[in-house]
Amino acid sequence: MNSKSLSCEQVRRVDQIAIDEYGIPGIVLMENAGRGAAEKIHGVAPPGLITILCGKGNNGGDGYVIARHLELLGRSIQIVSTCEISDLSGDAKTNAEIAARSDIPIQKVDESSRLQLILDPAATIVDGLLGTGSKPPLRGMYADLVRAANNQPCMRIALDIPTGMNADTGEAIDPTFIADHTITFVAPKTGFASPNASKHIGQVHVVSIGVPSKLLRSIG
Ligand SMILES: NC(=O)C1=CN([C@@H]2O[C@H](COP(=O)(O)OP(=O)(O)OC[C@H]3O[C@@H](n4cnc5c(N)ncnc54)[C@H](OP(=O)(O)O)[C@@H]3O)[C@@H](O)[C@H]2O)[C@@H](O)CC1
Ligand SMILES: [K+]
Repeated sequence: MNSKSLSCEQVRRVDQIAIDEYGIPGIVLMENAGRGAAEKIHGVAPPGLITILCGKGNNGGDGYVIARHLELLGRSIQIVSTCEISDLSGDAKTNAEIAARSDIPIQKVDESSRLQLILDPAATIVDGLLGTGSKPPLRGMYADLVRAANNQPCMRIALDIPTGMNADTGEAIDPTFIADHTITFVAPKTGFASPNASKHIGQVHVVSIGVPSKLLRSIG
């Protein structure tokens, strides 16, 4: 586990070296991230429906893994996705297909969806929209979903970074997901220490994705 802050680029390098040089398959890293996050979410989320917002990258992929593990922990789950499974790729697509075959409810939303109505039953909203691949400000459905999520009177949990935030600086252009908890992978991101970030990150939990300490020591 690493408590030293890293930039998004450094964490992305950790992931890539773990895959390319240590031979850890990306899907194993995603499983570790998702399972660790699911356990944290189970520990803090109130009883009731957990709605997981999934984007089209690997942050969304984590969301599909989390759904599977939370269901095993006895929680009610709904996934709200910005795209069809056929628009996903790689490990995110694999995990979305597993979730679909497991009869986990997945609702695709677009500009015509009544987002407030769809999010209304949630006791907890998990933000798996964008992670370290995000380039703020948010576009299209991502901005709409974050606004709708921020309007709900429920617990909000961000995966890796609150969607909309520049995690290197802590800058949070409106709209940025307002989290009660941020479950971040590998290490806290450098921007989390900035006063700009405090309103959006809530309590930060660091989850290991199983990358060896030798690799973590070599970064930064
Ligand atoms: N193997 C690994 O590496 C592991 C990674 N892990 C997880 O993956 C996360 C990183 O995943 P990622 O690289 O796929 O990027 P992610 O942030 O999900 O999305 C990129 C997509 O977002 C889009 N987009 C960008 N900006 C946007 C905007 N402003 N508004 C709207 N859309 C925007 C962009 O679209 P484009 O700009 O290309 O059109 C692209 O399609 C990381 O945070 C962690 O959670 C863990 O599972 C551990 C193993
Ligand atoms: K996120």
